[in-house]
Amino acid sequence: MNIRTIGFIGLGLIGGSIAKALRRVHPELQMIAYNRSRESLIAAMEDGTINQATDTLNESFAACDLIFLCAPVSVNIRCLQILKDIIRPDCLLTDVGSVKTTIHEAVNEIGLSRQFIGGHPMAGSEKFRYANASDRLLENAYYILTPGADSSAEHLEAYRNLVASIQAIPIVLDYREHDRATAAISHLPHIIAYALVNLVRRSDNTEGLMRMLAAGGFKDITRIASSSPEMWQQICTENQAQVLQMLDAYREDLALVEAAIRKEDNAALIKYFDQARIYRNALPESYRGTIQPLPEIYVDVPDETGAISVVSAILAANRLSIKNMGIRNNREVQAGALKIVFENMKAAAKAAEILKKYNYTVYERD
Ligand SMILES: NC(=O)C1=CN([C@@H]2O[C@H](COP(=O)(O)OP(=O)(O)OC[C@H]3O[C@@H](n4cnc5c(N)ncnc54)[C@H](O)[C@@H]3O)[C@@H](O)[C@H]2O)C=CC1
Ligand SMILES: O=C(O)C(=O)Cc1ccc(O)cc1
Repeated sequence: MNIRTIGFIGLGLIGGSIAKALRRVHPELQMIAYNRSRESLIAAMEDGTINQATDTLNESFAACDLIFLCAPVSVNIRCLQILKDIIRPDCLLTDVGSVKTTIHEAVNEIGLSRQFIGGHPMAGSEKFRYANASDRLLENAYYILTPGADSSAEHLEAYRNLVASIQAIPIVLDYREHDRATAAISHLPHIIAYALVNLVRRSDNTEGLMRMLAAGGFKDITRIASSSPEMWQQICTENQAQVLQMLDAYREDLALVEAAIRKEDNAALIKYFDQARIYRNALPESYRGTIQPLPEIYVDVPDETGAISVVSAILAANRLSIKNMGIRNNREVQAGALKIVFENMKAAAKAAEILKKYNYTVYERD
């Protein structure tokens, strides 16, 4: 299969990141995009990512060898019916949606199953829209492919090669298995994050004490509550059965914890927390999973003018470039006041070593 022209339906964080990566690796590709808002299309034309933009889903997509559906999941499904009458019979159709069963059912019903292979890059972030897209977002991330019973081996091979060419890691999964796994590791965690933030929002006093104190642990577990509400409403609705099952199972776990606390069953609590801790510590570090934070260190700095400049001057003198830096007003266990973010682990470790030599107290993430 020869892929020369690629179409994008939806050009936000994920569509934009795939298009940008493809533009970098395959500059000869023709790329066309349709998006609801013109803003992304204008930006992508201006930065040279796409060659053609359209704000209606029209005949321009007849030229495509491959089309990525990159809008929210229910929108992708709605677009299939229109695309059916536009695309060529040899065009490979795929999506990047977080839910796979409903789109596979829809392509079967519409008669597009021969041309469709589901896709789901397991990389992303709570930041959405084209403005946050990056040509490196998918690098080293698993990219799940879900062929259907009618998908062709030629299409699968071509898709696999394209994914590998942008340095993502293709893996093939059954679409139902995909939806059960993502309900547990992605969809339920997003619901829990939204719920936790709403609980604190409702429980806070009028002075906003909780909001002021909200620290590391709360922020770590709720980062994803900043994700797109429109996207997550559609994911919950499309993966309804699996999400409800995981919510039930989660409620059972909460009930176990509740009972142990009520009975003051300390042994049960320790066992429960320990099982989770061991499993959590054994999660693989090597792949980027969803988004992996850049390595950071914390440094205790005196509360005086110029203290931060001294730290950055030491790092600059040692040719260590800083990705980000910020004061943390909240000193929890282990966290110093100045957070410094680096490009990679090696730079973070070197910075820690140098600052320790200058007698700074440095905390590194384990
Ligand atoms: N955000 C993430 O981290 C990840 C998201 N996904 C999936 O990728 C897809 C896109 O998500 P993101 O890029 O994050 O969201 P996004 O909000 O950045 O992009 C979605 C794009 O679709 C456009 N859009 C929305 N409704 C539309 C409509 N009715 N017609 C035409 N265009 C429309 C929006 O204008 C936007 O540009 C979703 O299906 C999501 O499940 C997959 C992996 C990771
Ligand atoms: O921000 C994060 O950590 C995410 O989990 C992003 C994400 C959102 C949806 C997906 O289907 C995959 C990844």
